[in-house]
Amino acid sequence: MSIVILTGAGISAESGLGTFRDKDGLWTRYDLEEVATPEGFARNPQLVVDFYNARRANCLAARPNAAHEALARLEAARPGEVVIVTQNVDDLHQRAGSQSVIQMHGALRSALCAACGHRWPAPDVMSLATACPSCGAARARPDVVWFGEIPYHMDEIADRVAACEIFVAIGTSGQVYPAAGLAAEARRAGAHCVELNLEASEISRVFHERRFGPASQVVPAWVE
Ligand SMILES: CC(C)NC(=O)[C@H](Cc1c[nH]c2ccccc12)NC(=O)[C@H](CCCC/N=C(/NCCC(=O)O)S[C@H]1O[C@H](COP(=O)(O)OP(=O)(O)OC[C@H]2O[C@@H](n3cnc4c(N)ncnc43)[C@H](O)[C@@H]2O)[C@@H](O)[C@H]1O)NC(=O)OCc1ccccc1
Repeated sequence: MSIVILTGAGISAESGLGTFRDKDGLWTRYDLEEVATPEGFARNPQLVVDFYNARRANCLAARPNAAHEALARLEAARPGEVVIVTQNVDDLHQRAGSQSVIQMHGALRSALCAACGHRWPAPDVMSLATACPSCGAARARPDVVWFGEIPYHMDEIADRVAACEIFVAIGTSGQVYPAAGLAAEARRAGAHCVELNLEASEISRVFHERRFGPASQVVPAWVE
């Protein structure tokens, strides 16, 4: 039985990490074009570095919740059958004990050299002077996928989605592509599709089954 679990910001909401589009979401406080696009970084790199330093500090202070822990238990109970494909740049899945995690939009705790492409563990506080340990260039950027950039690991994700028997989406509004298109791809491939979310999302019609409520409650209940 192969299970693909797509997660979004909603699974980390109860760990204190704000979502993007909810009433007090990040995109109500920051301009997405300024802080999450390559153009924004070119225009004002300090603003972007500060934005991700603040999110990294929140992430470091946060702890996995019952939803993250339930998914780690599911993977342990079904070795090799479960993969988490997350849009989240936090590391709460890994800290909960999940091994098979694909971060399709990157990771807050990783730095990327815009000059040579080298990746290394991000310092807790990145600065524009942070030098690449490989080429020495001071062209470090957060290792996250910005709007207009191609998400990471798309080939592996497409293979896993095409082969899965169960596809579950947790805590995502289904508004950002290509992530939001994965459920329909899984359904086309014959998977049983389940949505676990606080409320209906943009892609709810795609699912065979929907359970609404806080992730910390509906995810453990679905796993048990
Ligand atoms: C805004 C949107 C319309 N724009 C896009 O989708 C764009 C453009 C686009 C491409 N294709 C399209 C097709 C149609 C329209 C537009 C496009 N996409 C791109 O630019 C992508 C790149 C997108 C990635 C951008 N980077 C992020 N993050 C990293 C940085 C960072 O984090 O700062 S996106 C970022 O926002 C997205 C937020 O969505 P969610 O996680 O769902 O969060 P949201 O707040 O929206 O919703 C939270 C949900 O949780 C629920 N909830 C809340 N609390 C709880 C709770 N307690 N329990 C349970 N659920 C809860 C809520 O009810 C809600 O439903 C996540 O993906 C997150 O990673 N790149 C690309 O397309 O490249 C080309 C390409 C692609 C493929 C192959 C070849 C070429």
